Amino acid sequence: MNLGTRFELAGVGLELGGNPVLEGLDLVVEPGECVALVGPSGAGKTSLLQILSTGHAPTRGRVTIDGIDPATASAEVLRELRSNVGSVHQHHALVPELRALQNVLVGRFGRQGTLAGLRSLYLPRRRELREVHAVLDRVGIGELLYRPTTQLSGGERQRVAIARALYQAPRALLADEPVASVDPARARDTIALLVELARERGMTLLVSLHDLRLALDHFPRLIGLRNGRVEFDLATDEVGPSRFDDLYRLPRTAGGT
Ligand SMILES: Nc1ncnc2c1ncn2[C@@H]1O[C@H](COP(=O)(O)OP(=O)(O)OP(=O)(O)O)[C@@H](O)[C@H]1O
Repeated sequence: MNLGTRFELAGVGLELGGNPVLEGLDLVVEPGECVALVGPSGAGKTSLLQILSTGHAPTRGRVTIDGIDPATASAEVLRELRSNVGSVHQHHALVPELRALQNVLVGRFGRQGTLAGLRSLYLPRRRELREVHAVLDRVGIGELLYRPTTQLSGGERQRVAIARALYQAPRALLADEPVASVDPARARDTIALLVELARERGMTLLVSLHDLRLALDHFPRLIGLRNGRVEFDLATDEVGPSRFDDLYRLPRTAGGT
């Protein structure tokens, strides 16, 4: 059974601080799809992911998540929508004062409410411990359950961040440059893990990436963004090298050719 989320954007534009950031986006991502977002710095990849996670509301057009427009959803429906969309960030966004276990438990705060969340953080039930251990084990670091976050390597922190998103039991996973700060072998491993987890659980996966090789090797669909617009949206085997040359070409400077 497919449990993934469906995202649809129709004529979406976004302005931030008076600057146009995204323009005229028409996109559909079907449940369970794995998509890489590529494009030069400032293209709008983070902003698009923030629209999909309801962090930004579009200035123009309409976004729907599983058919629901977050702009008109009740607080309760919005909370449910947000619980269904997990995020993994480049800088992990872990709480350094907490152990790996507790950082993973934070993943369910959105579903639990504050009081129940705090109770689980300081007095986790045996079932919760088992579940956290299982997700940490799934991402390859089950033995680090009680390790303080400050004593984890960058790669281990990133795995805790992925485990936290999994513990949330989301239907979609959004990852914004999740491998920008790890070495090439770990980057490849982590992207392979994210795609494997998405397929295993039927989650929709969107990952923004600067490494084109990783995008080509692991994702069946690539969306290329430039200057806030979609330059291409293609199956990976239809993306030739010239597409990337166009996507990443530097703007002409005054007096340049
Ligand atoms: N809060 C903000 N206020 C004004 N402009 C912003 C804000 N956040 C982002 N921008 C602008 O929006 C544009 C898109 O930024 P965004 O971070 O989405 O790009 P990106 O493709 O993720 O870039 P990178 O690969 O460098 O992370 C940039 O020109 C950026 O300067």
